[in-house]
Amino acid sequence: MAKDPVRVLVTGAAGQIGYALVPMIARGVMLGPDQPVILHMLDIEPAAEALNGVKMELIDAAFPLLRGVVATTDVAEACKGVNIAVMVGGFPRKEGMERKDVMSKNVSIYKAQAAALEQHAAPDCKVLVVANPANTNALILKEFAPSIPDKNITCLTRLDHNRALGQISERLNVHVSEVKNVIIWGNHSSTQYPDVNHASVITTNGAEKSVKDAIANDDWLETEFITTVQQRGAAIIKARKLSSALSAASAACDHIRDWVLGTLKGTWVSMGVYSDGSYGIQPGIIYSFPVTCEKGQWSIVQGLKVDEFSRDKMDATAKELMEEKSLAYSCLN
Ligand SMILES: NC(=O)C1=CN([C@@H]2O[C@H](COP(=O)(O)OP(=O)(O)OC[C@H]3O[C@@H](n4cnc5c(N)ncnc54)[C@H](O)[C@@H]3O)[C@@H](O)[C@H]2O)C=CC1
Ligand SMILES: O=C([O-])CC(=O)C(=O)O
Repeated sequence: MAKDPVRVLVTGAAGQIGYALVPMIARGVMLGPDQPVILHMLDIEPAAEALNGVKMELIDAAFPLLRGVVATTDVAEACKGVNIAVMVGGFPRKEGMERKDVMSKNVSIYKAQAAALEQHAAPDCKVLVVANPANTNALILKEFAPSIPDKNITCLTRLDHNRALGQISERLNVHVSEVKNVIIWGNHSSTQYPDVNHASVITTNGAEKSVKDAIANDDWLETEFITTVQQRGAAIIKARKLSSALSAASAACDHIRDWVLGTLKGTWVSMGVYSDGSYGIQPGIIYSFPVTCEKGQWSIVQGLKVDEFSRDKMDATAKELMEEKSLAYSCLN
């Protein structure tokens, strides 16, 4: 029997990531090749014409899984009945703006959109925040959408996770699918901690090895590898003069697909989720942890050994998130 369509909201849909993301969703990359979708696309008034252009292209692409398109600048209409919300829209930092000014704009956007989701989305709606500052935008959304379960509000660190897999695969000259179980801890910012202490790789002779042993260069792993992953977004912006839209869109699909359909056995992924105190990370922030997913629920991987080097880095990125949280709250007053 054909499945009922799932309603997927993409905010900021006329932007760079939105333009890469909506065709992926309509092709089944996010929810599977047998799952029909209805796309809800939201953007702001100045982008209304461009948004309509994206709608025209979606119609012209004649996607078999696409059962409807709502393109609107009305947040209530956009949120009506959505089962999945991918929040890409936000206010970018502009020349001469202070951190606090950018935070203040995004806090008010996420407060308003939280209220609209709370009122109009499906009660079990799963939310993924992509727009920066992603972890803190997600926290504000959680605060102002109290009837959406905490576990349904997440932010994107899968792009950083995939970047870490990519760097290891390039270094070892193996296919990226042979590398697994890297971890991104913390904030989607330059304080994030890409950790390979528990990662493994299938080497060219078919044997599974720890990434640390296969690389055999702790100095590289503790310096260049970490900074390359932390700075990759900035490097892409420098090269393209635009953000990493293709890889961010692909990572957003990976995040939702694994959350809804489950992670592969023996494999974990990184997701920004509301901290429950695991690994000594204080509750009250959205922090990236290693998670496995089953039946539409994520759980934090427990019991991984944390050495002193990792502890310092995990705490530093948590501290930054606490500071972002206070800044965000000060913008609410
Ligand atoms: N978490 C992650 O891994 C990544 C996050 N990002 C972030 O994703 C966001 C989007 O990036 P791009 O698509 O490149 O930016 P963009 O500027 O091309 O698109 C953003 C879109 O959001 C719209 N928008 C602004 N305010 C809105 C509102 N209140 N409601 C709905 N739409 C609104 C804009 O009109 C624009 O169309 C940025 O915040 C960027 O920093 C980018 C790459 C990776
Ligand atoms: O700062 C940005 O917009 C880009 C970004 O988050 C990333 O590529 O990781």
